[in-house]
Amino acid sequence: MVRWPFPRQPAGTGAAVRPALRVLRAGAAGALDVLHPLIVVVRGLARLTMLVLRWWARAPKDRRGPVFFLAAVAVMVVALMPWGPAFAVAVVVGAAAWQGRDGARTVAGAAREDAENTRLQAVYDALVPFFALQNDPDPDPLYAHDGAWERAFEEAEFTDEGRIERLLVRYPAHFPDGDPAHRLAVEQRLGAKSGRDREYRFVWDEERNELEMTVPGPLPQGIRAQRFVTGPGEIVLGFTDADAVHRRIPVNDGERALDVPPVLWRTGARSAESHLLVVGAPGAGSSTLLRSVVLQALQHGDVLVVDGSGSGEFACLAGRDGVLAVETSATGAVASLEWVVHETERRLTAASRARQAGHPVPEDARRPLWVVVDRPAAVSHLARTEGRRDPRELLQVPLRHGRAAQVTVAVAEHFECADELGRAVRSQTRARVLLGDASPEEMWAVLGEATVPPPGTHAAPGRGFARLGAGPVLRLQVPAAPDPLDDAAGEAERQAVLGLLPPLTASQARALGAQAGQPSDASRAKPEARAQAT
Ligand SMILES: Nc1ncnc2c1ncn2[C@@H]1O[C@H](COP(=O)(O)OP(=O)(O)OP(=O)(O)O)[C@@H](O)[C@H]1O
Repeated sequence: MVRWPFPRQPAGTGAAVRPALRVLRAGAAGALDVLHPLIVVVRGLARLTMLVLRWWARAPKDRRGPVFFLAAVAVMVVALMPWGPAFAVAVVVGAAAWQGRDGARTVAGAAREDAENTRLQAVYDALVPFFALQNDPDPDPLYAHDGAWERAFEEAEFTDEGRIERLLVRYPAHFPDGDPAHRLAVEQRLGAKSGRDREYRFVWDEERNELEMTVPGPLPQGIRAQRFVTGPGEIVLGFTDADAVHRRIPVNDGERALDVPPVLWRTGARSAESHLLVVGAPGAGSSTLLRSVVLQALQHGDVLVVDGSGSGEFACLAGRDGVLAVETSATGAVASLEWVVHETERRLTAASRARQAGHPVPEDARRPLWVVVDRPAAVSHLARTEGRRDPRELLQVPLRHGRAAQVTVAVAEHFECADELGRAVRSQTRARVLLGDASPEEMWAVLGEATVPPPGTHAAPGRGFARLGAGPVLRLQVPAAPDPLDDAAGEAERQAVLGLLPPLTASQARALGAQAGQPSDASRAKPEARAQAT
């Protein structure tokens, strides 16, 4: 280091001042030595107070009350003990001395705390453009460019790795929290600032001007198609977050029995969401969801399947008891849907006549009928090119009047063809499912609400969102119900689906037996069907 020569002091003045300075320095050093324990304790008390205040600021509200109560009880108990107050003072002084010692803060997570504060400040700064008002008349606004996060964030929780796990944000009253576009913009910014590789859930409390962001845990995964414990007309679309629904159903995930929160779709005459629309990215699992719905529907009703893609993904259902047809051609689809139109009208007439006569509705007008259409846009296109009636037009009758006739329609389509679904499908399907990666616009179009989608790389097949009517948007994991003829699917999952298939009809069993050059395989058919065949 370069040292510049100091100007020499006149000998007279220096000689007089030096001893006095030495005495002063020695006195100050002595006083510091004597007061050092006091300084340590005061510093420790200040640090303890800061810790308590910070905990209070970040702790969830429901935890503050009980902790405050316990602290008050402890203070009372200590105050009533014979040596309690003295003991308490000794403990506080000891804790303050420990906290106030040199280097205590640096060792005990000060760096972590600073990092957390920096993160919170970064999130706050990112929210300022959304929540700050230009020319705000408030002299001390909640959000300002030189503001601090402490007033705006009510509670914050971090993971062990120091990432934000939960944040309760206060926002100003002027923010248009009823506008989905504004909400989505804030959610996207919060999600981006908290890490794009995770999924977030946002809950807007418009009454309190509060937004809660949490990182939800993984949804129940690896659950295969099985006989779910549900009531008549209830269909398990998949599984969701435990705090999103009250109900639990027992399932077996292959290794153990679990109670999981289901997304239940109630169908039938009393349901407000009597028809289903599934929209997904290619390969996201919409055919698998329809297959799972069919397997459940076959327990109580008859099913007609139109496989618009013609890929044979529903071939396993052909010839099964309760399966009226599995159509893969435009001709077959149009003929079957024309029959559905007549059948819906017949049921309505039969029910109306029975009610007029004061009789119960006949059984053949009450048995649930399911019309399951995978990729209607493809089959519509084929029908148009062949000069036939458009299947979408034929779907109008069961969609509009099916509810009273116990006819339920479930349709699945890809995002890119969703525009071609037709008005009846879009307006009458109030149970909605969206699968796979989707843009906010696509989410909005399907669910009527947009949220921050899960990160693409983490979205497993069958992962998406469900919304029943005007209910909340629920995260969804569809059970695995692969095509049992698909060699690429897992053996256990395929066997699970095969185990749920109804028996072959007698005629189908005979045809298969004849094909194989063997005696009729009627033993696999249902007893009534076998009786009919003989
Ligand atoms: N819930 C699920 N659990 C496990 N695997 C699934 C699930 N859903 C789909 N899969 C698997 O993902 C693949 C694609 O599924 P599926 O054929 O149902 O998708 P899709 O959306 O109908 O595709 P596309 O319409 O393009 O044929 C299949 O191998 C299927 O077994």
